[in-house]
Amino acid sequence: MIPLVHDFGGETILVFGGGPVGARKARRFARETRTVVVSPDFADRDFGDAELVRAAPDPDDVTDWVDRFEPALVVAATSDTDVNDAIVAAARDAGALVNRADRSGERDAGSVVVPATVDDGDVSVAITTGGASPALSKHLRERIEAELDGAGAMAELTAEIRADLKASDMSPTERRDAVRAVVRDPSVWKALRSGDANPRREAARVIKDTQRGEL
Ligand SMILES: C[C@@]1(CC(=O)O)C2=NC(=C\c3[nH]c(c(CCC(=O)O)c3CC(=O)O)Cc3[nH]c(c(CC(=O)O)c3CCC(=O)O)/C=C3\N/C(=C\2)[C@@H](CCC(=O)O)[C@]3(C)CC(=O)O)/[C@H]1CCC(=O)O
Ligand SMILES: NC(=O)c1ccc[n+]([C@@H]2O[C@H](COP(=O)([O-])OP(=O)(O)OC[C@H]3O[C@@H](n4cnc5c(N)ncnc54)[C@H](O)[C@@H]3O)[C@@H](O)[C@H]2O)c1
Repeated sequence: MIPLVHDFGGETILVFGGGPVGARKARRFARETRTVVVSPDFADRDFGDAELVRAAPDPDDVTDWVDRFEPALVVAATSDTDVNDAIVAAARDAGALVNRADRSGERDAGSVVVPATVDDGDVSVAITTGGASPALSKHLRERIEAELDGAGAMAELTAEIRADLKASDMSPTERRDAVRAVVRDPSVWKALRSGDANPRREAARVIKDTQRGEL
């Protein structure tokens, strides 16, 4: 399995199954793109901004639903194995990616796993066990969550710094050293996390130190 980051902006994701698993995936996906959930029931769960369509397609009907929404990704999260089988076949025929929630192995090309993710701004960490132990993915995600606090702000700050330094007469080697020093500096992290100090000023101090050869 090769982890890749996929931009689904402007695409449709079609989820079959309105149980806790379909709801969890729909909530996550609907934050970024149009997400449609097809299920005979939705209980009282939170589906975020997903569109809910009440229906219980038979295996033979699944292709029509896939053709109707032309999704880039189809999620098979129903409690019916035959329906999930048909969803995988229909997604493959339509050239869409497919995520099967009721299987850990037996994957073909085009079949994707949904990892546990932690997001902080533009920074994401995704954890997969290759399907072996979803509970372990969840546990590791919970441990990493605190670690990522401030990472989104650090990415934003260092993106600005990189752009400024690129426009200056600094050499690429000096620039690399300067940006590396900023992302490693505890006082910059502290300023970003606590708001007590100005992170940009802390970063400028760190960069000056690298230029004096102090790091
Ligand atoms: C990470 C996460 C993302 C998400 O779904 O959002 C996710 N499962 C999560 C939780 C979780 N899932 C299960 C438990 C109960 C404990 C346990 O069994 O471990 C818990 C933990 C809990 O609920 O506490 C049961 C389970 N899961 C799968 C099966 C089928 C099977 O194994 O055959 C069964 C058995 C069903 C049964 O027995 O009937 C299958 C898959 N689940 C995956 C992802 C993919 C592999 C990810 C990887 O590579 O690690 C894969 C292959 C397919 C897919 O869905 O993409 C999310 C954590 C989100 C978070 O909190 O961060
Ligand atoms: N990936 C994971 O993390 C994970 C975790 C637990 C369970 N599972 C597996 O994923 C599947 C879904 O889990 P769950 O806990 O949400 O199950 P669930 O039984 O609570 O929900 C299944 C949903 O599918 C709907 N459904 C049934 N037939 C349908 C059809 N023809 N078309 C559309 N929807 C239909 C049901 O009405 C229900 O809303 C199960 O098969 C389970 O084995 C996966």
